[in-house]
Amino acid sequence: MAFSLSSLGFDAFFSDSLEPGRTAGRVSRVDRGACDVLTEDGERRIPWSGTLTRAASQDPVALPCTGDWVSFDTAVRGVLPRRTSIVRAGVRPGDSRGQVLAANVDVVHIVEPAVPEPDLGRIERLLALAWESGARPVVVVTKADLAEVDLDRIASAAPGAEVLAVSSSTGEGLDALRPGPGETAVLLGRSGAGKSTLVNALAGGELMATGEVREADGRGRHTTVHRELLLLPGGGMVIDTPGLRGIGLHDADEGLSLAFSDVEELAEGCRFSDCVHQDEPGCAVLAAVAAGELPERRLASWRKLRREAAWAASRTDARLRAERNRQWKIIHRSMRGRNRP
Ligand SMILES: Nc1nc2c(ncn2[C@@H]2O[C@H](COP(=O)(O)OP(=O)(O)OP(=O)(O)O)[C@@H](O)[C@H]2O)c(=O)[nH]1
Ligand SMILES: [Zn+2]
Repeated sequence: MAFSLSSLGFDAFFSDSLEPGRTAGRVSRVDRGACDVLTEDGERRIPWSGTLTRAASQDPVALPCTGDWVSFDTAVRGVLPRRTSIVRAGVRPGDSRGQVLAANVDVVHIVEPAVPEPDLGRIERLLALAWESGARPVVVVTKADLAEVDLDRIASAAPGAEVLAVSSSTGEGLDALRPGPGETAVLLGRSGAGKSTLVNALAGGELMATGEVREADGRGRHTTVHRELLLLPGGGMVIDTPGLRGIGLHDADEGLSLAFSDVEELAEGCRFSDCVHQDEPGCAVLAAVAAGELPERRLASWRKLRREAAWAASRTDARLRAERNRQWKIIHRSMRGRNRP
């Protein structure tokens, strides 16, 4: 099956950075050393070029990820600049670099089940990640057939984001989260939140799993849909991700400001511009907590996520410093060499 690139979301933003003579395609799935790419000639498995592999060993963010637009010929040559990207903190211990979960998504669905009671802290963390990505966040409370959903409680933890209750069992609310033609949504949420069931419900039994195309090359149908870009009837696309445990924040300053815009707004009334709302006199945020206008829980959550983001940033800086030192040593060494008689 061939794809028109524009129906997959390709536009001038991407084509402007495509080198002459190269072809563009959209990554539907990534494996070690190769990706499945949706192209005008159908879905193809294309290996990474050596240059790309080397660049990625320096910085994993340079690796192609699901949703990326890549340029290729016989190999994937490069990743076109991302319009949006969801970046979590590195997963390996001691790794201060980020890991891209999905790229070029328009909407981030933060999936949280109605049962047990939605975890506001987890929603806030994922909202920071989503806002930081540049895409539009929507909080999707699944399994609404199992319990009454208190939308106001959730909305209080999600200023500026839409909050929807849905049920994959009854179909309630599903139409509101269907991505439009050429649009891409990604689902983020813990294991068991109901993401895969939601994807199947949106597909309505017509799921165009990229694996179906693969039957043509005799490798059989792939049932793993995790972190795969899927085409939905109606022309939208959705990226499912595996249940994420303990997702860490990477670069999340902007994302946190947006996720906690209510706190930031209150903070403008603090006496000190660098107030951390701990015990400072004239703190407008603490006053709002005392007056019952801002939940204490939310301030604690803001503090915790800010600390985490600051820690991640300091580690990134340390890495950049180390890298700069290394560069200097190389320069000095080569200068010494040149001065030798
Ligand atoms: N009653 C009810 N159950 C649901 C609904 N959606 C999902 N479930 C159930 O919740 C369980 C988990 O759903 P999954 O779709 O596998 O969850 P997931 O988020 O994809 O989980 P991972 O793949 O581990 O990340 C399954 O037993 C589903 O049948 C719903 O709308 N209503
Ligand atoms: Zn303050």
